[in-house]
Amino acid sequence: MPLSSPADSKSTGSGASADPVLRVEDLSVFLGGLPVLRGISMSVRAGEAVALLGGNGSGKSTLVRAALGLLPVERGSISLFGSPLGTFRRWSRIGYVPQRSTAPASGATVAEVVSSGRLALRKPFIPRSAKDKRAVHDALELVGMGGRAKSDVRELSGGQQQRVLIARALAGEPELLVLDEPTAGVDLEHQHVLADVISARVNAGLAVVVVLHEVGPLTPLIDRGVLLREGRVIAQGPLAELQHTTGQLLAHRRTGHEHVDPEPEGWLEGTVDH
Ligand SMILES: Nc1ncnc2c1ncn2[C@@H]1O[C@H](COP(=O)(O)OP(=O)(O)OP(=O)(O)O)[C@@H](O)[C@H]1O
Repeated sequence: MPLSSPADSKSTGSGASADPVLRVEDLSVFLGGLPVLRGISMSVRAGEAVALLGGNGSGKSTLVRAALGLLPVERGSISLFGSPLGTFRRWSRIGYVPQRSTAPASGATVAEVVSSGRLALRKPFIPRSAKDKRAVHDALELVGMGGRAKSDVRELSGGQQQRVLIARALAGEPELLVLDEPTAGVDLEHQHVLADVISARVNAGLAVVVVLHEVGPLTPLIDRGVLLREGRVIAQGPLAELQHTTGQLLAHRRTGHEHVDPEPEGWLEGTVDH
């Protein structure tokens, strides 16, 4: 199947376009010999933001890592921009912010870290262009880190480091942005800033897949949630509908009509009015 051009996949301003930027079908992944994902199907289109929701260990991070070719797949298919994962090469179209674990070991400056997000766009042996510099500057301003370009990343708080990593992904001008728990450690004010920044890009055609424990300030950004439990999709749809489904599941559990494992209370915290 041919690659879709950026123009094909851009939103026309009337919502998400028809062709999926990422399509996952019947995906199963085993880790350590155990099934972690079991028959997952989901997709995201240009101009659409999809949240992967669910409790600890439900498979959210495994799903994004498998979708980006970072984990072996047992069964199923994945396509990016219309190309099967195995033949997809234009990785500069994708920005990925993995789950933040520990403080970075290197003593790079903030500007250097964000500049690395432009590497895939640069031509070999050509120094940083004015456009590269402007993209780095703009990305740092967007996430509220404009004044810290020369700081050593090790001097930053966890939330500030997270914002730098998001700036790095934005600086690469991706068409698909994959974020794993991007608000972890980020203060509430800057969670709202990130929601605004990413919303503006989604309105311009960016596709977003975001792993979240709690939706919180990112609620206005999210078009659709995909709720995972034990490696399966148990519901997907607009957040308000998911909340309804989850409420029903919890009600069934309380009345004993259906066996439901503990969780998923909590994942919709701070979202829709109760
Ligand atoms: N390398 C691995 N080997 C074996 N099992 C793994 C490996 N990585 C993850 N798992 C298991 O796979 C399951 C899903 O993990 P995953 O990190 O995808 O969940 P998650 O929904 O992202 O959870 P969290 O919100 O806690 O990050 C968990 O039970 C985890 O212990």
